[in-house]
Amino acid sequence: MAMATTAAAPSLGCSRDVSFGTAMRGQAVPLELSKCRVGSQLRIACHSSTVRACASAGTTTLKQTRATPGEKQNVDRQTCRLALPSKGRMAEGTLSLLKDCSLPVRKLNPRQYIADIPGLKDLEVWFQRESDVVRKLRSGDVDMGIVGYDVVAEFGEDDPDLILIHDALQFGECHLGVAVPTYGIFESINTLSQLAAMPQWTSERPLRIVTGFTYLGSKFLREKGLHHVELSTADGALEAGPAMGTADAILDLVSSGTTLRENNLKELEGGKVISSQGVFVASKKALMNRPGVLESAHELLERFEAHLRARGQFSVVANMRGNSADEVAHNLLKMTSLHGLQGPTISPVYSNSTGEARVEYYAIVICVAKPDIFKAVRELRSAGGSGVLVSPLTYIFDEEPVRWRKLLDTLGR
Ligand SMILES: Nc1ncnc2c1ncn2[C@@H]1O[C@H](COP(=O)(O)OP(=O)(O)OP(=O)(O)O)[C@@H](O)[C@H]1O
Ligand SMILES: O=P(O)(O)OC[C@H]1O[C@H](OP(=O)(O)OP(=O)(O)O)[C@H](O)[C@@H]1O
Ligand SMILES: [Mg+2]
Repeated sequence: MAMATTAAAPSLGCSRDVSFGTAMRGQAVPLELSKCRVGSQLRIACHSSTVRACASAGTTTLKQTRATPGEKQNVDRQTCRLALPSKGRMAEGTLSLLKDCSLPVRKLNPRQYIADIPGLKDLEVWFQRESDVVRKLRSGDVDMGIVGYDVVAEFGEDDPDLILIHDALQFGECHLGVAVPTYGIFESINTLSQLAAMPQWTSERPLRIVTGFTYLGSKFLREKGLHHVELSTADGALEAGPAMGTADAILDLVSSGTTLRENNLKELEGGKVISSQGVFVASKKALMNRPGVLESAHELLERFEAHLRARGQFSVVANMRGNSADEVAHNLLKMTSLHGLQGPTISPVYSNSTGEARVEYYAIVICVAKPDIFKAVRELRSAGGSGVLVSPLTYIFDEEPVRWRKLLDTLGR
C-alpha cells in the first residue's frame, strides 16, 4: 500500500517532526525510519498503516503513539487554529458555508494545507482529514474545527474537552445505522431486536458487522444487548461486504438510502446509532485558556447563526389596502403564514392622487419561511395585498444567539 506524505505535520508543530514519502507494505523500511530509535526526539507523521507495515518489515522497533486527551502539545503556540476537512463533501460544504458567511478561505495553492480567512485576523486555518481534525482538537494542536458530527462522536470518544458550539450547520446530513441483506436468512428480519434474537449468532460464529465506526458501533451494540458480534473495518464501499461474504451486516452512513438499495440491503428499525450533519466544535481548554479563541469562536458562531437563519427565510414586501395600520395588522395576523419573526412591520404609503397626501395603502415587511412562501402570497392577496416583492435574505442577526449563551454557561462564564 502506498503511503502518502503528511507534509503539514512539521509546520503544524504537532507530535511529529518529520514526514516521509512512500513505502510499500512488506518492502524495506525507508532509510530515515530505520535510523530512528524509540525514545529519540525524532517524531514522524505517517498513516497508521505505515506503522504496521514497518513492524511487519521487521526492521524497526518503532512505537506508534496517538495523541491522547490531556497530552497537550504546542502549549507555547501564540496563534488560534481552525481545522477544516481537507477533502470530500465535508470540505466542499465547509468552504461554501464560510464563503456564504462572507468569510472565504484564502488558500495560496491547492496542495497547501495552511490557509487563512482574510475577514478573521490572527486565525490560522489548517486542512486535515476529518478524523485528524478531531484527534488534533483532543491533543491541543488545533483549537476549533468544522467536521461531521459522526466523526466527532467516533474519534472524540466522549472526550469532555470537545464542545459542540454549533450542532447543526445544515450540510452533510446523514445518519449511522445497521443494515442487513434483503434476502436469505435476513429476509424476514426488520428490526435490531429480531437480528439480536437470531439463533445463528454464537461465540464461535458471531454476527460479523463491517463498519468504519468501531467506537460508536461496539458501544451501541453492547447497549442494545447484541453479544455475539464481531466488528471488522474497511475504508469504504462497506455495502459490498454481505454480498462478498465478508460480513453479515453493515454499520454505515446513510443519506438518501440509494447505496443500500442498490446493494440489496435494508436498514433495521431500532438500528439508528446517531444522526449527523456538519458541526462547529472546539476544545474547551483552548476556549478557556488560549487568548483569542473564544473571540474567534464568537465571531464564527454569530455569522453561522445569522446566515443559517436567513437561509430558510424570504423577505416579503407588499402593499395592503386598508383604512388603518391596525386594520391591516388585524387582517395579517389572522393568516398563519404572515406573522413575520416578531410581527409584521406596517407603514403608511402616501399618495397624492387627489392632489393632497392620502393614505390608501400600507406597506408591510415580513419574513416568511421558504416552504410557506406560496401560501403566504395567497394569504396576502386574500387580505387585500398587491405588488408582492419576494427577496432572499443574507443574514438575520437577532438577539444574542442562544448557542452563545449556552457556550458561556458551559465555560462557567
Ligand atoms: N452520503 C452522504 N451524504 C451526506 N453526508 C455524508 C454522506 N456520507 C458521508 N457523509 C458525511 O461526510 C463525511 C465525510 O464523508 P466522505 O465520504 O466525504 O469522506 P470519507 O468517507 O472519509 O472519504 P472517502 O469516501 O472519500 O474515502 C462523513 O463523515 C459524514 O459526516
Ligand atoms: O444513502 P446514500 O445517499 O446512498 O449515501 C450513503 C453512502 O455515502 C457514503 O459513501 P461514499 O459516497 O462516501 O463512498 P465510500 O463508501 O467510498 O466512503 C456512505 O459511506 C454510504 O456508502
Ligand atoms: Mg465516504
